[in-house]
Amino acid sequence: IPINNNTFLGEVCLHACVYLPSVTLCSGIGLALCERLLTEESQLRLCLACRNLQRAEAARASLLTSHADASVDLLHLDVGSVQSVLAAAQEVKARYGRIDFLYLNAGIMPNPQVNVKAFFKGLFSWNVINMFATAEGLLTQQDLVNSDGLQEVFATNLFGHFLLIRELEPLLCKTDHVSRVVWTSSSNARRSAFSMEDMEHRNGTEPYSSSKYASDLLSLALNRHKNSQGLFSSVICPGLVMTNLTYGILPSGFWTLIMPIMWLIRIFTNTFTLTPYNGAEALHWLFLQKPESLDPRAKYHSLTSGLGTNYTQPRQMDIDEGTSEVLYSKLLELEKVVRRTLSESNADKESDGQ
Ligand SMILES: NC(=O)C1=CN([C@@H]2O[C@H](COP(=O)(O)OP(=O)(O)OC[C@H]3O[C@@H](n4cnc5c(N)ncnc54)[C@H](OP(=O)(O)O)[C@@H]3O)[C@@H](O)[C@H]2O)C=CC1
Ligand SMILES: CC(C)CCC[C@@H](C)[C@H]1CC[C@H]2C3=C(CC[C@]12C)[C@@]1(C)CCC(=O)C[C@@H]1CC3
Repeated sequence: IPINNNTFLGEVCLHACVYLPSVTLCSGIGLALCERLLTEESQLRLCLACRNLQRAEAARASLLTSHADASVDLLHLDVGSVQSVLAAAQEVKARYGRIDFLYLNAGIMPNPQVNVKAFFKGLFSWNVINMFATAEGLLTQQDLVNSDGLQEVFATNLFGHFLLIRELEPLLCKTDHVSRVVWTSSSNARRSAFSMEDMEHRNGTEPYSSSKYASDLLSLALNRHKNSQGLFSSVICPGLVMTNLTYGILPSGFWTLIMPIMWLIRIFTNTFTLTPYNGAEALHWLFLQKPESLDPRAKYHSLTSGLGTNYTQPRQMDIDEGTSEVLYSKLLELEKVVRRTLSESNADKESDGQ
């Protein structure tokens, strides 16, 4: 499907709601991206990979309302579960011959707590704009261990996506075809929240920031290892967007009440994109770019000016090759461990059943 002179697209799969053929889009930024992509090119083949098929059906129905002829497939995927990722990848390999775009959108921030004292302190400091843009020092979360024995935030925001890419390599790494993966990172990603000795963030209180910083590192490593095989990775930040994720931080009624203040803050920080449509700006922009023209060290930010104009701006990430390489090796090691554990537990189940 020729999109413009530079872009040629066949299939798009969204994870937790627009992948190509990867990742998550039942609501929020993912669903807004699907809408925008179909408006751009109605002939795309989208695959929405979602953990909740009822919500996925609703997302599909809403897309078909505005784009009646669109081709929208659904795939069950819980990116936080190793078994589900492996099964979903098998299904993708059976269904599709190639993947053009894999949007890695799924993300969680469980049990967020706002540090009210730090907020008021920051409000009267020179750092106030940075505080609103990055939430530095404002947010903590309580994480749990999942059924694979992994920290839930790490498993969902990073490792599940990594495993999916690994499983889909036959479709993503084709020498005669360029494929793209796009990570939805955050301005909240911070080097100081991440520790290589504790990459799952078992011991800290900022697993979200840690997982997003790890995705920035991993994208750099993927480019180094996979560009020669036709796979290109990019990172975006959608800005602060009103979605289920932010409604988990403060109640939606409160956000509605302070909306005029948020619009006012937007005059000082263009990172308050606020709507899923605006937040999807950089994801949509990347869709139209040639991968060779992109900077592997840049995070592409969706920004909205005080007057409501959307644009995308690259900003250098605080990452280095050495650290990204170490993380990549550690993820490959962990992959071996989880695969071994899973096959042992499947063998146990089989022998119990006999
Ligand atoms: N909102 C914001 O201000 C910002 C958001 N982001 C990032 O943007 C991305 C999208 O978030 P946003 O749209 O805001 O929030 P939403 O909560 O609306 O969307 C998150 C999506 O991820 C899906 N998801 C979560 N866990 C899993 C899982 N285990 N398996 C499959 N899908 C899963 C959710 O599915 P379900 O519908 O089933 O819950 C949902 O569709 C996230 O990665 C988030 O970290 C980054 C910066 C700012
Ligand atoms: C009166 C209000 C303007 C007070 C709002 C204060 C905070 C709740 C918010 C200020 C900066 C926000 C922010 C996020 C969440 C809400 C804030 C902390 C994110 C962490 C949400 C998820 C991300 O990935 C990045 C966001 C950065 C900014």
